[in-house]
Amino acid sequence: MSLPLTEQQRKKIEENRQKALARRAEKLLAEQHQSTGSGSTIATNSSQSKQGLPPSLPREPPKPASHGVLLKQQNLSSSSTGDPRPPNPHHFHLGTPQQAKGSGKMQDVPTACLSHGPPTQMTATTVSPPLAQSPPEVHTQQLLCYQLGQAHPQASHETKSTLFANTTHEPLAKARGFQKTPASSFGQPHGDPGLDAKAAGPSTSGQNISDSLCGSGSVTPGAEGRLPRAPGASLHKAASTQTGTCIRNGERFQVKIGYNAQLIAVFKSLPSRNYDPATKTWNFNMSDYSTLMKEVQCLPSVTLQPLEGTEDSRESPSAGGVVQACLPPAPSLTFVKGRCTLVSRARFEADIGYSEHLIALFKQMDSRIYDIKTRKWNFLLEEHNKLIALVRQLPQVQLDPLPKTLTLAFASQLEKTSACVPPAIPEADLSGVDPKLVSSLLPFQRAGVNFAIAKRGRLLLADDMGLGKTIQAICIAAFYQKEWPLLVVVPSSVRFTWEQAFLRWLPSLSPDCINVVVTGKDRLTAGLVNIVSFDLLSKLEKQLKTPFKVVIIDESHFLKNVKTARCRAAMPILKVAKRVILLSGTPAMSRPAELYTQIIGVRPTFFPQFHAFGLRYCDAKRQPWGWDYSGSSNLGELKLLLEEAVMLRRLKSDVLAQLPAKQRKMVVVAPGRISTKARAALDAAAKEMTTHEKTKWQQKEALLLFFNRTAEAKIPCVIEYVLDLLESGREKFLVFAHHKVVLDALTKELERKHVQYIRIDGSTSSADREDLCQQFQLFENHAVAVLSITAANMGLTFSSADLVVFAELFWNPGVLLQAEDRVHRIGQSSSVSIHYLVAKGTADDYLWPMIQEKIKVLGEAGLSETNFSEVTEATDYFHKDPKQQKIYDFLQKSFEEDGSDMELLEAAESFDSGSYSQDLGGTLDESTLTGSPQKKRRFEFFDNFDSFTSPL
Ligand SMILES: Nc1ncnc2c1ncn2[C@@H]1O[C@H](COP(=O)(O)OP(=O)(O)OP(=O)(O)O)[C@@H](O)[C@H]1O
Repeated sequence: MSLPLTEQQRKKIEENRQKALARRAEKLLAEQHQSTGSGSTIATNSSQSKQGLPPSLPREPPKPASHGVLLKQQNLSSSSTGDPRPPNPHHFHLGTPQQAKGSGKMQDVPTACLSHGPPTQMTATTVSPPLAQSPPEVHTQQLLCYQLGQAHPQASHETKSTLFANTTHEPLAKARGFQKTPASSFGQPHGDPGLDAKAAGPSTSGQNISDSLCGSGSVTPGAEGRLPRAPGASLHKAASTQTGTCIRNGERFQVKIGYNAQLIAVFKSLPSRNYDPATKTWNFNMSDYSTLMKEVQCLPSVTLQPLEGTEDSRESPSAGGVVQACLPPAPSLTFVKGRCTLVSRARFEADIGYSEHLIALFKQMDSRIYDIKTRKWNFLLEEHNKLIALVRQLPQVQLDPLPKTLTLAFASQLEKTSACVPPAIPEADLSGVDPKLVSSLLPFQRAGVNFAIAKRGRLLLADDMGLGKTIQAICIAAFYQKEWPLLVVVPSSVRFTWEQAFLRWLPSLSPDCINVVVTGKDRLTAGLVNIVSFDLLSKLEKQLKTPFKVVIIDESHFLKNVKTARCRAAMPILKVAKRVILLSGTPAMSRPAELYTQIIGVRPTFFPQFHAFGLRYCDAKRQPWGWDYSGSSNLGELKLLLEEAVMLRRLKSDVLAQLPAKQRKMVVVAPGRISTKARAALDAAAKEMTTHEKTKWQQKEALLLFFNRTAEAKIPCVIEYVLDLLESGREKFLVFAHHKVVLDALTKELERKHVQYIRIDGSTSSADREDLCQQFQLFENHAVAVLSITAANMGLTFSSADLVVFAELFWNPGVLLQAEDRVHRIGQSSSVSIHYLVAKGTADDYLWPMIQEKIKVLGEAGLSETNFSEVTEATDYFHKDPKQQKIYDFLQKSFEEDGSDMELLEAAESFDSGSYSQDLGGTLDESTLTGSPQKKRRFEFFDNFDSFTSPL
């Protein structure tokens, strides 16, 4: 690879080349003068003009005849020698009315220079350069032509004007069209007396020749004298140079100028040169800028307007100043564009390309920091407004300020930035709230309540699942109890759990005050606390005459899609409510766009248009079909905004020390879902159990039937709950059930929904159990493990999950605890959540208190670390009417009398489930209650007797 030329060598070469060109030009000129008269030239030009040669640009300057002749001939010569470039460059201005008009102006150019001067002056005699840049390689003959064709002042002006009028370089065809643009389009006053006076200067032969050359009987009246010239400007220099502009584009700059061979030679000598065939312009790295400007100073035929704002633009009258003075002011163009983004609570960053002036301005900021990694400058928020105001004075820089939403959210930081992150939140006065509730709050929950009250009761509480969002929400709502009635919108599967939570945490609240909306016929405002599902809300919202002032939305990400009926129903309610408490452990499951409705639910004034939000945070992209908002951008800033003004989120890992190892929760599943037939069957089974005439054995059969009917009745609620969990973004969890019919229904539904799951029940071989367990542990896409309580309660590790759902209860709490420990074991770093689904009006009514009781005993004996009754809602969840008490007593006696579960399970063995109806919620088949032959088909009933009695 050859070494690049030194600057001196390049200069020398260029000088020699210029000298040679000048000599040849002089020679040609002399020959022309000798051989051709001006009259013939005129004729030639006129005729060519009429023959459709490219017309000239507007306000084309006059050309001395001799040079016009010369150029014309050179052009023809170029064309005939196969010049690949369009033959127009020197034809633009030939024979056009405007040339004729402007002809008088050339008198300013010294005659001597025009015809016989040194190269510099010779160039002044010629034509406007082409607008399109020529390809890099140029023939020598062409070089001469172009050399001669440079630097007419008006030509320069045309070039300049065209460039500004068209930010992308216009090709010839456009330039032709452009010539029709009236001179006034550049903002030049018509008939400027000063200009006219200048134009009326001493006449020269050049003028005459030019007049006749341009032939103009078709002069546009009033166009004369429009050539803009600053009084006192050196017309000599202006007349002899070709002017171009440098345009900054990030780290590079582009040169817009007509063709000039010398300049191209300079361009080619710059290491960072790049020729863009699309725009037909050259561009360079900023590192070559000063070299180029220096080189251009040495080219008498070229003037380059320096980049706006650079030193040369102010200090170099010889280079740009003169021509600039002659030209109309350039329209303000934005060459460097960027925006401010927030990088912390205290600082913002200027995300923008390079600009010397901007950097000079940045350096004036007291709080400036240059981040070497990101190569960006950042500043304290209190300097934001000052910086923006200063940047606005730089015409070639556009730095967008932080969006209004951010300046509102961080208003105090913009005024006076505080390094304190975040500011201390005052302790709320909770003296008006039930002491039981207040005293139960864990420290981080108390902090959550303080945060909410500091935000005037409008927030998105996005704590990780199981951290007790319910207790916090109830406490926040209770703080504003004077503004009740309260509306609580929840997934339908947890309506009754919420009712229980209110009863548990606000004992002062009468149960009658709680209205759980169950059907579309119910009233939405019947209670002081009104609990409604999302779906029913959309049916009942029209009932609302007076808006709710306090609203809780559980699982608020259910509102993520603005087009859904639930969202359309909820959003207007949130807009008018005074307090809005949104709860979600997973506010956005896949993309920031999902957060939008929740953000404006809390702060309706934030990002009034989704599009603005989408552009900033969703990497919005225009597609043929519309805008795509599925991406993400500026997430750091979005997080800061949310944390400042909208959301509070703590992860389990943040507060692990405050959490029990297991968080148990009783979920009261919708009893409304149990069909009338199923209820009748359950009642019949319950009755059967307590009929004294029955033998003990028959009673136990009735008991098993009761459990079975319970299982069937719960199926729809269980499925609904599991699907809600999936919709809420729970990624991995276990569902334990006992009856085959429940396990089957669950897996069938998961298949229907294309949810990946594993299933382990009594029919799963030992080898398969291990495999399936490993699959669940290792593969992310296995979302649910459907497990039989008795087949999978031991010997397996599912520590990749931290949530266990018991779809059914089992009378032996020891089995339940073992099942819980499938996730709560070595390898589990999180606190685990256990949800027990309990259905009112079923065997659960008896099983649940019985389990609580038993665990309490185990706890007292040091055999269980937790006491169910202390950690779950509805500690008194138990129907105490005498009939139910009888059933409870019977159950307890059955289990305790027997001393172990074995006898009961034997009873199950003896139960003939062959005739058992698989029709969910169907009527009880009385035949199942009688004459049951022993030891038949036990697996139909209890999924997995073997593993329970003989654990692996
Ligand atoms: N301070 C507390 N004292 C006693 N029990 C608590 C406390 N906080 C939470 N719990 C219990 O922890 C369990 C989980 O609480 P909760 O259901 O409110 O969590 P969550 O954050 O809403 O979880 P998810 O997002 O899964 O719904 C419940 O049984 C609840 O009663």
